[in-house]
Amino acid sequence: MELRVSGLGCMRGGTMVLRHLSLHLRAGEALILRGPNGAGKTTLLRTLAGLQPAAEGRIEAPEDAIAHSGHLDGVKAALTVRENLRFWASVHGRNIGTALEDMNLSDLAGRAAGTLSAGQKRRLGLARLLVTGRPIWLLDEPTVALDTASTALFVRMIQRHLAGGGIAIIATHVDLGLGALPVLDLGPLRAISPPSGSFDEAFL
Ligand SMILES: Nc1ncnc2c1ncn2[C@@H]1O[C@H](COP(=O)(O)OP(=O)(O)OP(=O)(O)O)[C@@H](O)[C@H]1O
Repeated sequence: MELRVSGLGCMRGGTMVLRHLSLHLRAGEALILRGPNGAGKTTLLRTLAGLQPAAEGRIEAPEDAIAHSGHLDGVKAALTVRENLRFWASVHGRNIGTALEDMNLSDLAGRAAGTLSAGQKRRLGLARLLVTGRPIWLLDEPTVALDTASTALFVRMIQRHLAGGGIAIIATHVDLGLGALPVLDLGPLRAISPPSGSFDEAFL
C-alpha cells in the first residue's frame, strides 16, 4: 500500500493554486498539511481524492483505496445515523462494524442525521471513513466542531488506522497530539502570491 505523488499541480476556479508537489507515503504513515487560509490544502486533498482533475503531474495509488472526508460529508439528513452508516457501508460492500461505538454515536443511532449538532455530524462523517474500509484517508480539518473528548476519539481512530497499515493525510490548523508526524507546509508551493494588502492582512 503506497501513495505516490510527483510533480503535482492543482487548479481551483481556473487558477493554478499549487505546483511541483511530490510526496510518498507508505503503509502506516501519515502527513500533516499546513499552510495559511487559501494555501491550497482543500484543493490538494480534493485532487488526490479524484474529486477534481490534476492540472499536471501524477498520483499513484491502488484502485479504490482513497476515502476523503471534507467539509460536506454527504450526511443524508432524513436518514438516521445508523441508516447513514449502513448506506455508506453498503456502497462499499461492507457492514458498519464498530463504527457507531468508535465515534461515540451509539446513543444517537436512531436520530435523524439532520437533527445532529455540528460536532455530532462531524463524528458521523468521520465514522463514514471507518465503514468505507479504504486504506488511504484524506482528511480536511477533521476536528472542526469536535470537543476535547471527540478529538481524543478521532486521534485513537487515526492511531488504529495507521497501526493497521493505513495511510492518512490530514489538513489541520491545530496540534492533534498525534506525536511527531511529518508536516508539509504548502506555503512555499503556492503557484500564486496572495494579493498584497489583502483583507486578512488588514487585520493582522
Ligand atoms: N470554488 C472556488 N472557486 C474559485 N476559487 C476557489 C474556490 N475555492 C477555493 N478557491 C481558491 O483557491 C485557493 C485555494 O483554496 P483552498 O480552499 O484549497 O485553501 P485552503 O488551504 O484549504 O484554505 P483554508 O485554510 O481557508 O481552508 C484560494 O485562493 C481560494 O480562494
